[in-house]
Amino acid sequence: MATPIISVSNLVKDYDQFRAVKGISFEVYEGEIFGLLGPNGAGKSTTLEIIETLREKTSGDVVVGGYNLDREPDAIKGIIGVQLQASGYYPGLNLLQLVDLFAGLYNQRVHAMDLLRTVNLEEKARAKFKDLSGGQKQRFSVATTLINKPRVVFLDEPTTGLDPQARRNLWELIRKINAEGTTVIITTHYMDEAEYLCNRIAIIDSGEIVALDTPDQLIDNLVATGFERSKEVKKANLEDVFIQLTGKHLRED
Ligand SMILES: Nc1ncnc2c1ncn2[C@@H]1O[C@H](COP(=O)(O)OP(=O)(O)OP(=O)(O)O)[C@@H](O)[C@H]1O
Repeated sequence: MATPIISVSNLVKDYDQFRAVKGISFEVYEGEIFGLLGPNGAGKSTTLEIIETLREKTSGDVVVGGYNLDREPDAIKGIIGVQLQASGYYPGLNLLQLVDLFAGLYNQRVHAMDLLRTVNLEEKARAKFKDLSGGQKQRFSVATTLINKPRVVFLDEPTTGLDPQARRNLWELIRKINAEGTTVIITTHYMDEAEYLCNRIAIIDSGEIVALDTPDQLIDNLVATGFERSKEVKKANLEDVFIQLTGKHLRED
């Protein structure tokens, strides 16, 4: 039996007169990679920010790791890792110094070089954040989510803007973090990414969950309605061609 690490019940968020999240309920199981998908403005970030304790809800219940959001938000903060938007890093510090700074803020003892090795940034340890490539920046921001040894990490569109090599490299990093026991919640606009990474997916549209299941089951449900792709599916796609021609290695390293 899967154990829920996050339970959301009847969550509502109003921005003045506008109801952005309309009473959604879902559970995220311990140890899974859970995808929250939906078009722009569907309410993904609002939902995640509420669970992350960063935004007030209007009503509903949220429990993370057994802690109720209304009563123990600080306990929730202690067991989650949240990817910060890139602009938040002090420009004068190198990566090692940034990790040490965050570790201090979290009151954690962290071996900064080991952490950078985890995300394949050992050779950039003395570089400034602004001098990293897009993929390296994303890997560093994933590393910062791990500093407090969280039980759950939240990744908001972590591969947006990356080239196919860097994207696949980040997928492997996310799988590695998950395989080491961390539950992952991810938002993405890339369906192949969701299909590759996620154990289960919730699709949210206009503030409501319209489907929640494994990627396989969601596809099977659609096929069972008689849906068929108009074009025959080939054994490879254009991304496979790109990777085949340009290699799997990261250009930036
Ligand atoms: N601070 C705010 N004040 C008013 N309305 C807001 C605020 N933040 C978000 N909204 C609105 O709430 C809705 C949901 O926004 P949200 O950012 O949660 O969507 P999203 O699914 O994360 O979208 P995206 O894929 O574009 O990131 C949108 O209509 C948005 O305009």
